[in-house]
Amino acid sequence: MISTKLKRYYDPTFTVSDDYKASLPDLQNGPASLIEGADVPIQQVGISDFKLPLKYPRPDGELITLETSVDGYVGLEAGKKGINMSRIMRSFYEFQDDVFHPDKLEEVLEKYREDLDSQSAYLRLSFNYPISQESLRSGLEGYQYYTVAIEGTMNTNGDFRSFIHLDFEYSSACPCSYELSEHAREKREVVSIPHSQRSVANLTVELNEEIFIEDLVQHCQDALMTETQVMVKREDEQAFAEMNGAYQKFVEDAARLLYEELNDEERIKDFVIRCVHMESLHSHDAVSRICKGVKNGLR
Ligand SMILES: Nc1nc2c(ncn2[C@@H]2O[C@H](COP(=O)(O)OP(=O)(O)OP(=O)(O)O)[C@@H](O)[C@H]2O)c(=O)[nH]1
Repeated sequence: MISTKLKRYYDPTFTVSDDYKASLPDLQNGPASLIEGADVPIQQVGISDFKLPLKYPRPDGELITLETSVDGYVGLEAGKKGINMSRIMRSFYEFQDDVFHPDKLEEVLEKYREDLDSQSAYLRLSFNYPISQESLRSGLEGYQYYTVAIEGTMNTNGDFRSFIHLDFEYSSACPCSYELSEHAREKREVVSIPHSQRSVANLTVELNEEIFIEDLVQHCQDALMTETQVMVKREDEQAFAEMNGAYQKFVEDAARLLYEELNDEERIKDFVIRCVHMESLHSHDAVSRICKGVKNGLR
């Protein structure tokens, strides 16, 4: 039963005084006795997937503004009930007009540690990054969009690490299927089409120094050669078929080709690559995972 003294209406003229604000319950900063469950540290607590437009640098000096999904977390010590959750977003917004690249995350993470009185912090910015792609033979151009995330971590010692995640889509023509098809043609004059499939390499690279997304994409293109195409006329389709003939690959080959390419890149400290061939022969996928695995790096 609601007390008859309580009013059911919203007062649009009501303003909040300092005294009133001070009287508001502040549960997250309450005593440890309010903690539910084990009174232990929490490694990451914060906000996932808040969105805003952010600026990123292009290699030509231009900036591009992209819708970005942000995950921001801090560590919480034992004995503390909760974090001041809104500060994850409010502190981030202080940087909203800046240009974002992996090293920039260090500043935001420092700010998180300061504003949320926390020892460790984590940040991940996810966005779709467009790069213009030229068709193979017809001279047309179209935008290829790459799923990208830049990630930064800061541990309790204040050590900063930065990462880029990139998904690179390519076609993989099966070398075994090619040989079997040739065999059928030669021995029995039977038309036969080897299978190939849309494939994706999920890269995580830890950086020694800054690298443009364009450079990372170029490494993938140089390693795999058969990136999926945007603009395709008949002459491009034929070129793509020849390209796939020239660069056939098993999922193991894809992983090792990328390893060879990234291993020589000095700006990259460590990497993990997961290649997924979404088989057209099978109803399941063929997968490989390879990592450089330097000491204290990724595994
Ligand atoms: N810690 C915590 N807060 C939550 C959660 N879900 C919602 N919130 C709310 O997040 C709101 C904002 O938190 P604060 O940043 O502490 O807000 P504030 O105390 O007005 O802001 P400051 O002036 O920075 O102290 C609070 O009203 C919380 O109830 C949760 O799971 N954990």
